[in-house]
Amino acid sequence: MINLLVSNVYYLYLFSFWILLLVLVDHGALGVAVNDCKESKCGSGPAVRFPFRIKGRHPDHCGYPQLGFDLSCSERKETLLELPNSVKLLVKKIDYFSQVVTVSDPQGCLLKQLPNLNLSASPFQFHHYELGYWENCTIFHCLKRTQWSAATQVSCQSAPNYYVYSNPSNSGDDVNKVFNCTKMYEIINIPYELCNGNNRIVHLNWSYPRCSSCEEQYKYCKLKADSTQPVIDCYGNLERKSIALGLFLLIVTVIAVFYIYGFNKKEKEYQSKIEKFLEDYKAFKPTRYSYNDIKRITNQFKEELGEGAYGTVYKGKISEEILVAIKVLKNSKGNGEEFVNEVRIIGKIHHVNVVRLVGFCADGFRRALIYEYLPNGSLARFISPADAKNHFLGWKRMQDIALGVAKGIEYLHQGCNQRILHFDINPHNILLDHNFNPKISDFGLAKLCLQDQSAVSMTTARGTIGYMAPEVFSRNFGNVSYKSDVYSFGMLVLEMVGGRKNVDVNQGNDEQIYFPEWIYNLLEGGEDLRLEIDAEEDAKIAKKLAIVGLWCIQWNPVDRPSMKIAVQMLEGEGDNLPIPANPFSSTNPTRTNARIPGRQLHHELEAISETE
Ligand SMILES: Nc1ncnc2c1ncn2[C@@H]1O[C@H](COP(=O)(O)OP(=O)(O)OP(=O)(O)O)[C@@H](O)[C@H]1O
Repeated sequence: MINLLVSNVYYLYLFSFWILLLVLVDHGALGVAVNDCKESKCGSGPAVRFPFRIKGRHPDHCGYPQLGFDLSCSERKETLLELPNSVKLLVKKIDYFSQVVTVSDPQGCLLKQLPNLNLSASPFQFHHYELGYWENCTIFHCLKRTQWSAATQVSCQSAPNYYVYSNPSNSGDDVNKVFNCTKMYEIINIPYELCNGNNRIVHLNWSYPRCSSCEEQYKYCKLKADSTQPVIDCYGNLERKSIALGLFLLIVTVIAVFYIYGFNKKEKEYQSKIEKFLEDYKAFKPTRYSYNDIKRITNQFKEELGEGAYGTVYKGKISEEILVAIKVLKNSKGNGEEFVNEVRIIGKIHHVNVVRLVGFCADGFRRALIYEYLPNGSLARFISPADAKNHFLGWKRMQDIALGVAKGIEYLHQGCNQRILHFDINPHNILLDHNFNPKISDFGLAKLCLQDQSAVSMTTARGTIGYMAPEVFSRNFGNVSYKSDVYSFGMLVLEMVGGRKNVDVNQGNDEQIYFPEWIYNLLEGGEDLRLEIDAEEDAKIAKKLAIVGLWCIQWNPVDRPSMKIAVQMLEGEGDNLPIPANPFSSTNPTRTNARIPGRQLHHELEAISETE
C-alpha cells in the first residue's frame, strides 16, 4: 500500500510539474532576458513588476529609468517607495491597470511626511479623485483638548497635554486666539481629504510609462530593447497566464480531491480487510466455545455430516466465510482423554495436510471439537475400484492424495517440537478439501513423544483393525514406534490401489483374498497388476503406489522406510523402485489368490499390554 501511495504521489507531482512548466514557458518566464525581471514581492506585499523594480533583486533594466520606480524591501519585508527629499512611503497596493499606487507612512503619521513630499520631482501625482478640492493644511498644537469645525486631531503627533490638530488653512478660524493654540507648520496645496489627522493612506498615480495600454491587452510591459529612448513594449500574455495558472490549480485540486477520496476509500477497504482477517484469524486459533455457541453455530444441529465411534459430526457456520464441522462427543465414551489429546495435539500444529482445529467446547459434561469444514468428506468414500467411474478419483489424484497424506505424517513425525504418533491412519481419518487435498484428522489416539525416542510405551493396542501394525498388537513383533504409522499408511495406500478393503473384518471368511499379498505376488512375478488400467502413465502410478505400500507394510518395523523416504519414493518416477522383500514370507510366495493368513491382522487377536 505504501508503494501505491508513493507511486500515486509521484505521478501527481510529475503531472503538476509538466503543467507548471507549460505555464512558465507560455508566458515567457523561462526566457533568459525576461526571467531576471520576473514579478517579485517583498514578503506579502504587492507584486512588483515593470515599471517598478525591487532594488537589489531586479537589474536596472527591469524598471523604468526614473526615480520613484525603484522600490526596496525593508528589514520587516515591507515594500518601500523612495521619493525625493528622502521621503520613504510604504507601498500597500499597485494597480498596474489604473496606474495607481497606494502608499502610507511607515510610522503611520502621514501628515508628518507630507510637508517633505515634493511630487513634482517624481513621476507621481495625487490620484484624480483627490484632485477635487485642493488647499493648504495647517498643523497646530494646543495645550487643551479643543474642538472646532474642520479641525481633526492628529493622534500620531499628540501626547498627553499636547494636542496636535490639522485644519484647512482657509477655514477662517483664528485658532491662535480663539483656542489658544500654536501653529506648527503648513502643508501647501494638498487634496482636501489629506488634511485630515486620521487619514493614513494616499493614492498616487503615474502617467508614464503608459503600461496600462499593455494591461488593456492583458499583456506584460517592458522597456523596448535596443532603444535609446525609454519606450515600452507589450509582451507575453497576462490573461492566459492567469487562466493557465487557474487551470493548473484546478487540475491539481481535482486530482488531489480524487486522490484523497480514492486514498480514503482504499484505506477504508484495507482497514476492513484487516479487521476481517483478524476476526478470521481469531477463529483459526482454537477458541473455547460454550454449548450455546455450538447450538447457534450448527443452527440447532441441523445438518449431520456423519457419525463416528466418538460422536456425531454436524456442519456449522462461524462467519459467512468460515464453515466448520463440529464433532459432538458422546458422554459415555472414554474419560475425556481423546478430547484432551485432540485439543493438545492438533490445537497447536498447522500443516496443509493436517485438519485444523478451530475451537472446542467443554461446557460441563458437554464436549465438542470444532474443525475446519472439508466439503469432500473422508477418503473412505472414494476408495473404490478404478472401473467404478462415479467414485474413482483417477490415478493422478490418487497419487497426490497419497503424497499429501505421506507429507502430513512426515510432518507429525519430524516437523514438530515433539514427535506425534497418530496410531489411527485409515481412510476414514483422511478428509478431503474442495480440491481433494488430503488432511489427516482424528488425533484421539495420538501420542506425543520425544523426537529421538525410538520406542513408546503402550498399555493397550490402539488403532483400527486392518491398519494396525503387528507390533501394536504384540511386543513380540518389535517395538511400537513411528514405524507403526508407516505400516498404517502402507495399508491405506494399498487399499487406494486395490479400490477395496484389504481386510474385511466383518467377514470371518477365511476364503477372503488378502489384497496386499495378492498384489505382492503379481509384482514379484513381473506380472501386470490386472487392475484394468488403460493409460500407461496411470499403470505406472498404480505400480509405484503398490510398491511404496508394500515397503511400508514390512512385518519388521526396521524394514519399513521412514515417512521421509516414503515421500521421496512417491515423488520420484517410480521406474527404479525395487520390489521389497516378501512381507508374507510364511505363506506361499507364488500364490496370486492368497488368503488372509491366520496369524495376521484379525480383530479377535488379543492385544498384549505393554509397559516401558
Ligand atoms: N472436518 C470435517 N469436514 C467435513 N466432514 C467431516 C469432518 N470431520 C468429520 N466429517 C464427517 O463426519 C464423519 C464422521 O467423522 P468421525 O471422525 O466422527 O468418524 P470416523 O473417523 O468416520 O470414525 P471414527 O470416529 O470411528 O474414527 C466422517 O466420515 C466425515 O464424513
